[in-house]
Amino acid sequence: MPGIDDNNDIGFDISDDDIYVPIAQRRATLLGNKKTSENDDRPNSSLDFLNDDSNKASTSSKTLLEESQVILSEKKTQDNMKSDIQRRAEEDADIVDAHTKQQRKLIPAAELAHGISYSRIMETSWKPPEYIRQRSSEGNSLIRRKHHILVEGSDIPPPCETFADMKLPGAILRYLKFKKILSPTPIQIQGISTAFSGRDMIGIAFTGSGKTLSFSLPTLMFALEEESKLGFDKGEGPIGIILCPSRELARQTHDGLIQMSRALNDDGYPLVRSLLCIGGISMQDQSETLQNGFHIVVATPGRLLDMLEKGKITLFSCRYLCLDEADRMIDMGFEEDVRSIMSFFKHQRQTLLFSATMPKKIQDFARQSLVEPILVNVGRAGAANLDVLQEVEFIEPEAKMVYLLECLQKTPPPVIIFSDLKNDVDDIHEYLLLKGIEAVAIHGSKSQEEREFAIETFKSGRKDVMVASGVASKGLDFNDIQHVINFTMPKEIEDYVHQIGRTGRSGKTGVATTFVNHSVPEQTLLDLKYLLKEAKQRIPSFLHDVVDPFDGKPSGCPICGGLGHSAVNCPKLEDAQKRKPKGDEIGSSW
Ligand SMILES: Nc1ncnc2c1ncn2[C@@H]1O[C@H](COP(=O)(O)OP(=O)(O)OP(=O)(O)O)[C@@H](O)[C@H]1O
Repeated sequence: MPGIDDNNDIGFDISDDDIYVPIAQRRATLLGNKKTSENDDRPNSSLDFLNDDSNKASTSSKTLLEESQVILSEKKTQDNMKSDIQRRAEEDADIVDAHTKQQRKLIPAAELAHGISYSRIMETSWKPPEYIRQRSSEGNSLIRRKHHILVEGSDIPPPCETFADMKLPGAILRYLKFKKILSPTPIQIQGISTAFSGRDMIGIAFTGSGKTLSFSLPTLMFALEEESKLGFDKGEGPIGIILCPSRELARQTHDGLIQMSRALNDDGYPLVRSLLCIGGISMQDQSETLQNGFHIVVATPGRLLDMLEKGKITLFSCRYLCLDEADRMIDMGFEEDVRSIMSFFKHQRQTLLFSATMPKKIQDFARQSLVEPILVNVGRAGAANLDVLQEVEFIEPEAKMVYLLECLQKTPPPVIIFSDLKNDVDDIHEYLLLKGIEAVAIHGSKSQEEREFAIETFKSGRKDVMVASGVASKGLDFNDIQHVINFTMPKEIEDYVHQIGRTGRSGKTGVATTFVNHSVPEQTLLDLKYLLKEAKQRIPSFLHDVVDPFDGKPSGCPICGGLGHSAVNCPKLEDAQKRKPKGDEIGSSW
């Protein structure tokens, strides 16, 4: 049993492998033995899941009878000593285990079948400036602490606090300046140098914190380097793949890449071509890119897999894989597709994985498919963006529509209104149009053209309000949203965090108003209460009365990161069990 010797403070010479020690205690002991990072003073380490070794117990000199008596009395004492928290941790661990066993691992079948495992770190020509290379590890730690960046892993590249230190071409620096992106956000400070150094990475940061640039900029620069060395011909490529959970998110990332690539091209660099590969658009539209060869594919998993299977895209030269919103991708049932896509790789790749939470499945993936990854974590996985002022109001269902109008006065446009129900989205949209408000609506039953029209007119400022179903908005980056109104409180707190995260982006502040009433489950209210508390927001009086089984000390759900429940009653798990994996893209699942 792992670590039992170190944990035996009762004085017996206990050595039997079957001695019962609560899981929470075992985990704590194991974690205590495996601190590898510079955050060693912290109580536990998220990357410890990457180590599977167990300490072996020592041999015993007692008779079997003596041992069994010791074991029994020990077990009894331990059982009595088990606190509620330990019991809950055990339950959670069992549930997470069972949940994971039901699902297949997210590693490519071909690599599994051929026993391929990569151990080399990818080599790159990038080096930080000399003064940064000379910086002591204490100096690096100090900078990380200043930006609240937690890192784990070995030989962690130094943080770069300016874009110039990242040695980006002048054209990119000017482009970023033009976009008012003047200094890197914390995830970029550590994430970009990590990616440039060729290291596999798991990036965790709150909504709107600039994750997209952390993987798209390195992918673009790697592609540029390859193109400069050896131009890409017809039918060649891609060098890198960016996988996104939704069409809209893919389109947005693709647009960003194109803009940066044009800025480089205008400055005399070769053109880096990017292909958008999503459902609902015809590849004919991109025939020129397809014909000329392309360096980067930004795709949703279903569509890319289809293209790979038909042989329209090959991965002979592909060396970079970015998984944006990996947890969402798995939630949406794309893991099978992602695994199949990875089977098409012919070489070792560098993998950059971004996720808001770290469910077991992603931990398994990181352990099996990433090579000595570096974890870059800014804030608790699943925490809300602190730049959002969160207001929660108790509104009876019949009063919601009228109150909505009042609520719209809180800030100038643009405003997003969310509801989980498509009917609500349509009703609200209709009501706002009747009241003369320039509004658009977006949900899964709308056609691709309707969705694109809604996004385009809202983004360009021609419409003031967008009414949307939750899933429609995931990861979308609209400029300067002033106010997010949750007409219904999402059942899963993660969705709430994503929805309010549409405002308060790029360091600006925003407001989020959420309507709750008796129809919201107590558990969701408790999740909400803890989230507000964590973000130091005002907690309305009706939330004070919610029954709290954790007595103010939540341990956090290991599945979704919600603070107001454990795995036993995780709504996300419940939902996952109800749902079957989806075959195609987001359009079918909204
Ligand atoms: N360093 C920066 N300074 C200012 N603005 C930035 C910076 N980096 C990115 N941005 C802008 O911030 C916005 C949010 O960035 P991005 O979409 O990458 O966030 P995200 O972390 O991916 O959010 P989400 O998880 O919600 O998708 C974008 O408009 C982007 O242009």
